[in-house]
Amino acid sequence: MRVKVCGATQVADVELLAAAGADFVGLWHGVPRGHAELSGSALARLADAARTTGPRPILVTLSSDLDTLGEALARSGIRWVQLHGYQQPAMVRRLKAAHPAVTVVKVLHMRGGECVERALIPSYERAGVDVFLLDALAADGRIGSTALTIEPAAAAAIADRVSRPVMLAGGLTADNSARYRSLTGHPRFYGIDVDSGSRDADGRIDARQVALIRDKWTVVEHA
Ligand SMILES: O=C(O)c1ccccc1N[C@@H]1O[C@H](COP(=O)(O)O)[C@@H](O)[C@H]1O
Repeated sequence: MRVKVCGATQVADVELLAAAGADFVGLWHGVPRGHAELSGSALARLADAARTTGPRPILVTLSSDLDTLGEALARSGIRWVQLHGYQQPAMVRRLKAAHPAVTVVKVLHMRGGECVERALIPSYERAGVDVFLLDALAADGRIGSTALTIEPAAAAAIADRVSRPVMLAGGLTADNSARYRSLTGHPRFYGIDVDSGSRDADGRIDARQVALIRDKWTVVEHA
């Protein structure tokens, strides 16, 4: 079970995540108007802090632009990219061709128990996606931090269908781990991705919440 916490904006967030036992830290670049969007220099600084303290940095982006991503990867030294949004399989293929050492996490959006990109899954796999991440899509099409959760059976159906490891996102907290007991036991289940649920009332990443999430989800995985 891996725990990724998304949206760090300061070196102190990264240090806190390292101490709380997070495996990955999501760093936003190419998320226009995003609450955790980082400039190229901030991205490089936080990626450096992550490498020094422990959690693996993941570049989280809505972008499909290979020049933007290539520059960010070169400057930050990041080796994992989370394509959050509607990047096409052809874009994944070009990204992998240009950066073969990069691990590509492709988000699949779930709405009403269905995966919006279901028909594209084989093409994504052929294009070189390494890990799929399931996230909830709002009825009005909003993506990311929608406060919605994914139906466990729907997530398990996608895990059955793909041949890559699967991560779960979408409104995850320390309190809803038990709901996903069947999914966490799935052979392709890889870990969770949390943003809102890791924050305090002021919207800051909170060490206590992260440690609680880590403990609760690890327990449920082994139940
Ligand atoms: O939150 C956003 O607005 C967002 C925008 C663009 C890409 C990703 C975004 N959020 C990500 O959504 C998942 C789930 O978050 P939550 O735990 O449901 O709040 C996570 O990766 C966020 O960073």
